[in-house]
Amino acid sequence: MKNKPILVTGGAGYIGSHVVKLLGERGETVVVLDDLSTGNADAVLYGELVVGKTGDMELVSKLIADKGIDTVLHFAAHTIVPESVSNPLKYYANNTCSTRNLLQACQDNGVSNFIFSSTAATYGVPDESIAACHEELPTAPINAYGTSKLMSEAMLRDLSAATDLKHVVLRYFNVAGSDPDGRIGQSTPEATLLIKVAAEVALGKREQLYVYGTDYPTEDGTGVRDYIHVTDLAGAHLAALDYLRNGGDSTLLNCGYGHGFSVRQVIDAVERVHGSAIKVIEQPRRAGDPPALIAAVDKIHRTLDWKPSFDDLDTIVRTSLEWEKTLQARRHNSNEA
Ligand SMILES: NC(=O)c1ccc[n+]([C@@H]2O[C@H](COP(=O)([O-])OP(=O)(O)OC[C@H]3O[C@@H](n4cnc5c(N)ncnc54)[C@H](O)[C@@H]3O)[C@@H](O)[C@H]2O)c1
Ligand SMILES: O=c1ccn([C@@H]2O[C@H](COP(=O)(O)OP(=O)(O)O[C@H]3O[C@H](CO)[C@H](O)[C@H](O)[C@H]3O)[C@@H](O)[C@H]2O)c(=O)[nH]1
Repeated sequence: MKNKPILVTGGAGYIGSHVVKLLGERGETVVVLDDLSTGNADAVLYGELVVGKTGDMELVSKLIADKGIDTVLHFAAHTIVPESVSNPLKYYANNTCSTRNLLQACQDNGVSNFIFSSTAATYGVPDESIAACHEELPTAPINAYGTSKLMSEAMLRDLSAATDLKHVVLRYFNVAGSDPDGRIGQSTPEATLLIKVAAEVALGKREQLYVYGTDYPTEDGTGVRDYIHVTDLAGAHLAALDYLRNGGDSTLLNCGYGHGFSVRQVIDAVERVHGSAIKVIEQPRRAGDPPALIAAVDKIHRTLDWKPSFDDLDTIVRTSLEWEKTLQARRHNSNEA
């Protein structure tokens, strides 16, 4: 029997578009709901794109009912941490209140499965003695972005306890890289994430890379993160979908590789893969950055049938650089036209 259609909110964005691609390649029927605030229509390689907002309960209810949707993958959100500090209500409105409306529409229309994009930012700044963040660690977000996501986790937990809805919360660590076929990638215009910024510096879109902090208690003094390739992360969503369809209980899982790289190691990889040095300027620490953030991954491996294929820093960096070249060529062509 054919599976019912899947609603993917935020499917025109960076991570959502990679998940839509894998779902489409597997023959799933996909409906993307995206307001295109940061996403791009041409990143939606499969399925139907509906332009609209997750907070629009009437639209979402009608969509779920008309299409016979029984599974929702919820990526739509604002994602820029510093902006969430300066404009917190924007984050609570879009990430928390809109998610509440989306969940109401799911409840009203008997949606069975829900997969939610959460973040390691829910852990805040873990104690330095903690080598890897387990899912049971107390949560302590230090910015409105992390809190807005944690509040959505709580709504989902409570709704699943009260109804037949089953969910998987995926707490992503640092997502990077792009589709190895080169068709989609991260297009955020004012990116702040390390590997994206480093790739832009390598290709001359920016002058230099600032290294935020060289006095951390890490091996080389710079911050350490668990970078996961976006295609592996996308694969974890398909595994979570299969888990729920096979009757799995609601659960919460870290998504990472379980080991990390420092800022200096990332810079070395960019220079190695690109073949030339990039200009680097050392800066003081950035407020709110933990020294190291590594995922404990035993639970995801125990729970899902998921095997990463791109657990290699040079591969992550290479696909990021290739995508940056594609964006550069597209900019060049549109300037010429
Ligand atoms: N990129 C990361 O490193 C990272 C890490 C942890 C968690 N996440 C989470 O993953 C999800 C996807 O992030 P991303 O990096 O792909 O960001 P993105 O900005 O590329 O994608 C978000 C998408 O959601 C859409 N959108 C935003 N608000 C909407 C709304 N109210 N209704 C409909 N569409 C809306 C945007 O247009 C965009 O296409 C987010 O929930 C984010 O919090 C991302
Ligand atoms: O230009 C830069 C950008 C980053 N960094 C450093 O690189 C590391 C990674 O920083 P990112 O900005 O790439 O990512 P964060 O770890 O700050 O945060 C990201 O990952 C988190 C989970 O770990 C959340 O999901 C959050 O949404 C997402 O922005 C940090 O040590 C940071 O100080 C620099 O030195 N220079």
